[in-house]
Amino acid sequence: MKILVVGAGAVGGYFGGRLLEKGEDVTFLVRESRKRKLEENGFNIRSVHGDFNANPKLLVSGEREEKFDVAILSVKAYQLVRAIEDLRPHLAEDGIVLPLLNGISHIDELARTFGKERVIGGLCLIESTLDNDGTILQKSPMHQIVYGELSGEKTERIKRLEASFSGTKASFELSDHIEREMWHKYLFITAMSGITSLFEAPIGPIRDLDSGQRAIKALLNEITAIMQAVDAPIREDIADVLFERINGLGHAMKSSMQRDVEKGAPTEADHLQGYLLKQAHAQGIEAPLLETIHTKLTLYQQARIAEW
Ligand SMILES: NC(=O)C1=CN([C@@H]2O[C@H](COP(=O)(O)OP(=O)(O)OC[C@H]3O[C@@H](n4cnc5c(N)ncnc54)[C@H](OP(=O)(O)O)[C@@H]3O)[C@@H](O)[C@H]2O)C=CC1
Ligand SMILES: CC(C)(CO)C(=O)C(=O)O
Repeated sequence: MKILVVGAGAVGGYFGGRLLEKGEDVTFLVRESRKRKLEENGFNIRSVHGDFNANPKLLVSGEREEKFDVAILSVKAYQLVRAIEDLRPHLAEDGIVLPLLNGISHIDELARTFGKERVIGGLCLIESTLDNDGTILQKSPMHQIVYGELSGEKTERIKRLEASFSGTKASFELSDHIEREMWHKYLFITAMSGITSLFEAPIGPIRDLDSGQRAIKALLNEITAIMQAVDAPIREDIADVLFERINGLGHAMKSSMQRDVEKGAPTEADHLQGYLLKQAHAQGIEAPLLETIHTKLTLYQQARIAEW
């Protein structure tokens, strides 16, 4: 399959690089500034699973007529509108989009442009970032993509994708209930990024405090109630399961949103916390902790825009 990775950033660069390393036909859709950096410094992954350096095929949208069978979408949520426009001319008529963004509302946005039948579900579990040279840094054991048809079916095209993904150094897991898994990841990351951004600390020191434990639990319960009110396909005991998972995370673990705030970069707060708050308001549900977190992140965003 001809694979186009949209966004050679921390996530797309890592997983696209691993597919390239295995010998798959991978091209990265990039913008001019990332292209320049990759041409100057090369494409480099530094990882606990082994480094990888390459000279991958790069494509800037529209510069040549080339179509792809699968687009792995790995941009930030606030870059989605432009990325969709840039991808549009390069997706084959029967091509599929596999998004790896955190959150859920991008699925509807993608379906509006490409049609629901061309969108499959996906998520990733990884802690990666770019350094100043644009090198992809991946520092902890997890490096997994979970993907599947939103219907859960094992279609011919998903079997083809499975064949392309198999034998890669990173883990690619085919799921027959990807929609539920995406909601669970959404719940996890909204709580994890929310609580670490609120307290400006890694997860360990927060959960060492009784009050930190109570805050994590309260936030998980608020988000779960909103998801249940919109009939999200989540497990009944998911808040307890995720509370245990958060308690088992590495003491120093941070969320990518928190790292973005530390860098003074924009965040995905509207896509994650903001979207859920809109649902809460529409359903008449109170979510004071989630609202406090979103307010803090909105103020942060306004301050950084004002500084520019
Ligand atoms: N990093 C992590 O550890 C994890 C991230 N995620 C999620 O994955 C998603 C991606 O995050 P992450 O990889 O960290 O983000 P990055 O900012 O590292 O990467 C995004 C990349 O997309 C590129 N891009 C943006 N718009 C376009 C476009 N129109 N055409 C081509 N390239 C484009 C950016 O390039 P440019 O230089 O041009 O801006 C950038 O390189 C997010 O939703 C995040 O929440 C999920 C799990 C873990
Ligand atoms: C918590 C983590 C690292 C898990 O993949 C994540 O999704 C993120 O920070 O965006």
